[in-house]
Amino acid sequence: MPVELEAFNIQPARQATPRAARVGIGGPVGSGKTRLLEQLIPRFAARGIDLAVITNDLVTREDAERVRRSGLIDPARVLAVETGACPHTAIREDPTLNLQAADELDERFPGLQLVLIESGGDNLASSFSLDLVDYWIFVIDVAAGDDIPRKRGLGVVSCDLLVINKFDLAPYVGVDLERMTREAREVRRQRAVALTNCATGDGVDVVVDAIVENVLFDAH
Ligand SMILES: Nc1nc2c(ncn2[C@@H]2O[C@H](COP(=O)(O)OP(=O)(O)OP(=O)(O)O)[C@@H](O)[C@H]2O)c(=O)[nH]1
Repeated sequence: MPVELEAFNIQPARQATPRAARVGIGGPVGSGKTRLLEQLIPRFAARGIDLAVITNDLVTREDAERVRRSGLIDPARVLAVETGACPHTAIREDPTLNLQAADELDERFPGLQLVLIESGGDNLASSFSLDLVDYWIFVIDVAAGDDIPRKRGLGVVSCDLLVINKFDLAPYVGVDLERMTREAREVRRQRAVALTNCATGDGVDVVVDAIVENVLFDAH
């Protein structure tokens, strides 16, 4: 310890652990959040981005187990948060558990660049606290109805990127995709909207590009 500090018994400031970018993925139950995660993980790996994942479930660790078993990522890089009855509380009102999990990943994996945080399935009004994430995505399901954008839920309107997933199902459920996309852009005042088929991966590169451009500036 330098003499001047020793004389006053002052400890040198501890170097803060550098923090990875944190990206939230929210949306209603079954809209395809975990499937999107499973499509994103190999794409970030292919770009050499050092990645970890946090999943939120009501009372189980099912999503975390699914991602761990997928073979797509080192299971140690997947942490589970059990949210109890109210998934949005853990990502908005009191994100302490998710913050602790993200900090733990930063400490465990020096050089970590990105943490993807999947919310538990919730309703259209769920949103992420900006104390927790730098950027967040809301995933909706074409088969759940083309009127979802018109309902102007907080998630749809205020996320950084709206993902309209399961576009492959549009012909089977009588959804006019063009109109649904146009209405989504209107209620979002022309902010980003992406169309995906997370079953095959179609459209997922656009989501990767959006994350890279918005939170991983120099990882092109
Ligand atoms: N046809 C089709 N099926 C999809 C697509 N994306 C997801 N699925 C299927 O939809 C179902 C729900 O997907 P999940 O990824 O588990 O949804 P989730 O939002 O994580 O669900 P919760 O964690 O329960 O909220 C699964 O059977 C997926 O295989 C898609 O783009 N097209």
